[in-house]
Amino acid sequence: MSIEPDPADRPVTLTIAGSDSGGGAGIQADLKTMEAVGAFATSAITNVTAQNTTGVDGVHPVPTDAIREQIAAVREDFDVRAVKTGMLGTDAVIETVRAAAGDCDPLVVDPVMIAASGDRLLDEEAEDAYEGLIGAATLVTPNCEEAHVLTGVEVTDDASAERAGAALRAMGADAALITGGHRGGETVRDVLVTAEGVETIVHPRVTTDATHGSGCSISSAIAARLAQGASLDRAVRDGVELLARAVRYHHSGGAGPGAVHHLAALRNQAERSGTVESAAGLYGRVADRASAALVATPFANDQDDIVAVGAGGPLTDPAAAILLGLRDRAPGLAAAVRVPDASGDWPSIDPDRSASDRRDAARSIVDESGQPDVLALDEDALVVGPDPAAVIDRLDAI
Ligand SMILES: Cc1ncc(CO)c(N)n1
Repeated sequence: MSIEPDPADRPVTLTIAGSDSGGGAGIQADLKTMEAVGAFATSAITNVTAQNTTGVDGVHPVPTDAIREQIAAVREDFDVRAVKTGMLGTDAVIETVRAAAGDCDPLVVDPVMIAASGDRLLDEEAEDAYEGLIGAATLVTPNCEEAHVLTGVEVTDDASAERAGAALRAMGADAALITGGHRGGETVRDVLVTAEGVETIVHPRVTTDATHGSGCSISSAIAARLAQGASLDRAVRDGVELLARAVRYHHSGGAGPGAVHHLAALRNQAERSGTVESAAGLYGRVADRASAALVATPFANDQDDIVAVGAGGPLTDPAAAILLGLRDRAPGLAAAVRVPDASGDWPSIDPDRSASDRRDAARSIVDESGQPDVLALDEDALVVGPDPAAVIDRLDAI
């Protein structure tokens, strides 16, 4: 009897990039991200770096023959559905990759120049060599500094990002995504410039320096989605969403800035059914007193990640926003129940208050009360603990 293959269709992707011994960026980030999105990821290693969270101690280019051989071995055998390039390092490597993979379509070019630690990953003389590879790209994904080096346009706002994107298109790239993580501001603004026009994707900024591997991950996620047949616009939006969660749940293991969590979205999906069970179990314990139980998935990032079981009703969305805010500051606070106040009335809610405002207010509560295991917002609150760990009552209190 034959065994049928995995029913999930896993298109093959290829990353051509450098190895990061620290595991957060480079080939390691690319393989993890592509697989997390659902691709079968292959690789061609261009450079071996000795690197950790504090910096890059050594860079060892792989001989160009060996790079060519790796790319040929993968392309000869597999139906490669998308390719991405990361750290190339020297003009000889850039030219080798252009010759060996410039005809690949789609081709996502992440023009890696500097590590999050500030160390250079591209020879200064090689900056001009990028033009040929960019000319072959479906999408080029520079951050602001890389866009500046490649185009001469200093990227400080949406308009200058758009100009830099247009300049990259003039070099022959079909599209450019100027990532906005390095620009200041309350929100991150990624600017996508295509033949159809300009689109700005805005998302809340996570205040952290643990962004090692962010450029590698977003370009790999986009390549994997393109390999699955997503449109460029869809692939970019999905990449941005994956990265937002990966930054939110970064890993801080070393002495320097931590790395993004490449698998956060996948882990979150995997734990969703367990979260539904937890919410149902919690509701079963409190149904006589509460109208709903809410539980956040372990890698929750927005309201879709809050599972609500029970009668629902108008207070459920505010409670979900509050629960997200609690978790932003105290990861153990993952569950909430909705109960009426002491006189049996449901708290009033301000319909004009936005979800982000409620989330901010909930963060402040934890900031002011330390890192509680159980949070009762006032005396009337129903306290259930230690698991579930959060109790929300009197939504009008916050
Ligand atoms: C190998 C490698 N590629 C890319 C980056 C960009 O962060 C890095 N630090 N290391």
